[in-house]
Amino acid sequence: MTARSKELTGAKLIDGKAFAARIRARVAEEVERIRAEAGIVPGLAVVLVGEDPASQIYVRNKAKQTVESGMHSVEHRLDASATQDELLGLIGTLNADPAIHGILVQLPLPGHIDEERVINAIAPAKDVDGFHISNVGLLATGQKAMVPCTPLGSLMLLRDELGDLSGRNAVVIGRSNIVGKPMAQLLLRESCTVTIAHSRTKDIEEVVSRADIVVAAVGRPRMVKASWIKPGATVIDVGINRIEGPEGKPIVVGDVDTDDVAAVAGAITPVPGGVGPMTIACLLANTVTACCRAHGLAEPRDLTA
Ligand SMILES: Nc1nc2c(c(=O)[nH]1)N[C@@H](CN(C=O)c1ccc(C(=O)N[C@@H](CCC(=O)O)C(=O)O)cc1)CN2
Repeated sequence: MTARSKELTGAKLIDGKAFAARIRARVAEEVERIRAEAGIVPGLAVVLVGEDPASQIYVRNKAKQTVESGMHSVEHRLDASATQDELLGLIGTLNADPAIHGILVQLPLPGHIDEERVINAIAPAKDVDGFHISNVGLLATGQKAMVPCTPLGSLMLLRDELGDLSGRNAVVIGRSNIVGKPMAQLLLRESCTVTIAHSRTKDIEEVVSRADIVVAAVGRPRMVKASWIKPGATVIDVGINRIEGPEGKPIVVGDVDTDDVAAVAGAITPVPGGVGPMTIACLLANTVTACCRAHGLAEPRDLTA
């Protein structure tokens, strides 16, 4: 699979939307292979608690794309006032359901629910988000894990753009459990020299300016500027920030000041249309992987890390 890249004032614009569409097509092929070989249909259950507008859109898109790829899709929507025990009870039911190979609880959860407790209640083999402590440990020790979707999608884009990543200097900006830390683990596994920069990093601009690969995952709109970037570097923007646009309308921007950075970088992912679509495509890929592992079937190597 090759990402088609467009020019943007010097830098190549990495087309994550097109790349994600090709991953979904590969997922659909694998779903058909599994059905033909084993008579099994991979199944994904997505759980949403509450009415967060962005989460509702993501969950709807996940269900739609699951069905489009030929998989079995189940959606559970719980009221914002649902108790932790109700949610844990539902996860228990899904863990025991043989038609379900992947379970995802949409984050963030309402404040009264213990996120860590919920994530760790998901059977590790069905944890297609890769957030369960067992999968975190497996990834950190270089073993076969379920890999979190956003870092997996970012890695696929980087490999496609750069080929072998070994020996490259990579800086991950942000240390979240969902993106920053697993991203750093994946880059380490690719034999990059990895630095994690964060809010307490001294002279962050200088640290980032040494990187051949920059992954920005901080949640601060347009924080990364051209002066931070080594000429020719590849920049992966994981941020999804909603801000007020020029006409007072809300717009989505990343953590990177794309127009500014594009003058210096070699290649850059846009927001929207970069890493975001890869997140859902990789969720589908992880569900196929989970199904193959559950039934002892051959795993599609090109759909995982
Ligand atoms: N359980 C999880 N919860 C959340 C995850 C996750 O991986 N697992 N990630 C995010 C939300 N997310 C998927 O759930 C997600 C975010 C963004 C996109 C996307 O395609 N974004 C578009 C822009 C969309 C917009 O305008 O809002 C893009 O970048 O082109 C997909 C999925 C937090 N929760």
